[in-house]
Amino acid sequence: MRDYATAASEFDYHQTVSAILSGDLAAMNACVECCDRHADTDKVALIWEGREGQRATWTFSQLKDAASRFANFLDSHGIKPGDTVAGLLPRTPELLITILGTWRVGAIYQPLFTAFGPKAVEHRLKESGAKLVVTNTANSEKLDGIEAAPSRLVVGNGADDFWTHVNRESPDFAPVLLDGDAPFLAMFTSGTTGPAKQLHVPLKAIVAFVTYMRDAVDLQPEDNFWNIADPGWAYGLYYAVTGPLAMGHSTLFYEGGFTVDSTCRVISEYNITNMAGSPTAFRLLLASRDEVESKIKGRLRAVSSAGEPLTPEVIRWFAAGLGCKIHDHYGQTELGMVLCNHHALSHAVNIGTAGYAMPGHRVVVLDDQHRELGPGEPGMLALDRNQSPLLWFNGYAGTRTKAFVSHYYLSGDTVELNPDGSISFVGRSDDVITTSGYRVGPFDVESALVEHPAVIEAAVIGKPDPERTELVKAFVVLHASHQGDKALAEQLQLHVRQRLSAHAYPREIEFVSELPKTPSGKIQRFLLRDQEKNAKQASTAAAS
Ligand SMILES: CC(C)(COP(=O)(O)OP(=O)(O)OC[C@H]1O[C@@H](n2cnc3c(N)ncnc32)[C@H](O)[C@@H]1OP(=O)(O)O)[C@@H](O)C(=O)NCCC(=O)NCCSC(=O)CC(=O)O
Repeated sequence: MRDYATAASEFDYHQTVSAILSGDLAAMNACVECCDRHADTDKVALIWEGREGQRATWTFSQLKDAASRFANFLDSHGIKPGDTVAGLLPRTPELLITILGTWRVGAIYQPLFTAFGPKAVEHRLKESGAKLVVTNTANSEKLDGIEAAPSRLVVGNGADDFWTHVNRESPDFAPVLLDGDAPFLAMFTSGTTGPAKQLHVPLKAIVAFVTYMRDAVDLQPEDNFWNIADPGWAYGLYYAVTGPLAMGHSTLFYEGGFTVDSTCRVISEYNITNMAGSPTAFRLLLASRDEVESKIKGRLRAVSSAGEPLTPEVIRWFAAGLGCKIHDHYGQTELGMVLCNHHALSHAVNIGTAGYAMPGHRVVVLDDQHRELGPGEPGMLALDRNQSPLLWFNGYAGTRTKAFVSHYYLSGDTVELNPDGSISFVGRSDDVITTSGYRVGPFDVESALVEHPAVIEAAVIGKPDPERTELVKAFVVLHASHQGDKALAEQLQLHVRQRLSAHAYPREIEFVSELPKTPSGKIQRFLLRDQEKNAKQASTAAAS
């Protein structure tokens, strides 16, 4: 095992790699990194299990062939380097071929989560200016009402199917080489005062993704790896697709939804030894501990967790009940992972913390005046841009949202440095909600609610929850003509699920006569959060 202190001090090495990838010397293509480099043998790249139990494996070489055909399709339809192609697809081989083929022509891939409704899809497509969306028959109608929608290619669309078009094309397409600062992913992340914001990920970020897979996930050639996160988001796209494939390792797409039973079955049937996912999933496994222990004890070697803080109870159960280490990691769409309890670097693991700065990054804690804080004082997690050669984030596209102050990137997360150098997560310093590992913007949910004819206005907060970290809770003011009852609450939930997204709907709705506001009319969400905390404390006190 490599020594953490040595790895973390390799500043010159990381700087050199980063400089080479950004300079004139660079000639990168993400499809080459994630496919061509590993295509000279029969190595498996993708193991797929479909929603109906269908199974298939794809080698790197087969993927290269299909991605090249798709690249020719894109080229013949006028997609040029720097254009954006979106994927609104579940975890299927067609999704991976879309991603790789888009990269091959030097274009930018934009993920669209399949739980999104038309509102979330429309906003993201307008912002990105995507020229083409690849989707399937189940999701295609989400594009129907979009004004000036991009053209679409649909999987399962009879004579006009994805494969009909792709199979017609030649399997030869020379990858377009770009420098390391050229974007290859268009990501969106939720904000607090406005709709989701776009950011571009440059090709050189692949180096940081691979460093994470090697040092923190400890992905070994003999591992069978499964990251359960959906590639519609950063965790899945960076670390279930790009990271493992760039290492020449296979990845597993399990298309079905999450259940304890299916998770145990997949781990057993595919001999999974190295796994990744969000704490909510691991807490759901813990809730069925007897069943899970009887099915998978001793099978896993290393497990990584990110998206929300991992509770110590889960860490202890993994060690005692499953005979396996689970380590907490912290990242953002803007950063990738930057704090890790590394599986492959030797340092003491401080249980309950997000871990130590990933090599190539200098992570600091800042006070309100942007001065660096020492241990024991909560402040804002920030990245020192001058001393983080693997940091690739360069700001949001097309918004005036400020991410940088001086040479720091400000994360919006409140953390605390511990005396041993590890960092503990304390909470968000804004109104962004963390639920089931997803970052949900209150503004997006509020905007969807007020589109319902019964609603005058709404305020949305995260309510602390032992299983999902926070639940999305909405406080809703109704027009006088409507009655705030259970039936209307269910109607509003359905409305948000269908318009915005199935994962971001308010699981709790409270009807109120007014919302707390500043004199200038801004909703004071923190007062609603305090109210929820006080109510919880009062009920705990009454119960004891
Ligand atoms: C922990 C879970 C397995 C729990 O799954 P559950 O299905 O119980 O609950 P959920 O809240 O996710 O789902 C709510 C509803 O959305 C539906 N749903 C979920 N995923 C879906 C998908 N891919 N396509 C279509 N529908 C989907 C579910 O069926 C459910 O519907 P119904 O209610 O009908 O059952 C999952 O939430 C999960 O994988 N979370 C991890 C998220 C993650 O990867 N985070 C890191 C990246 S976030 C990130 O990178 C963003 C950022 O930081 O900016």
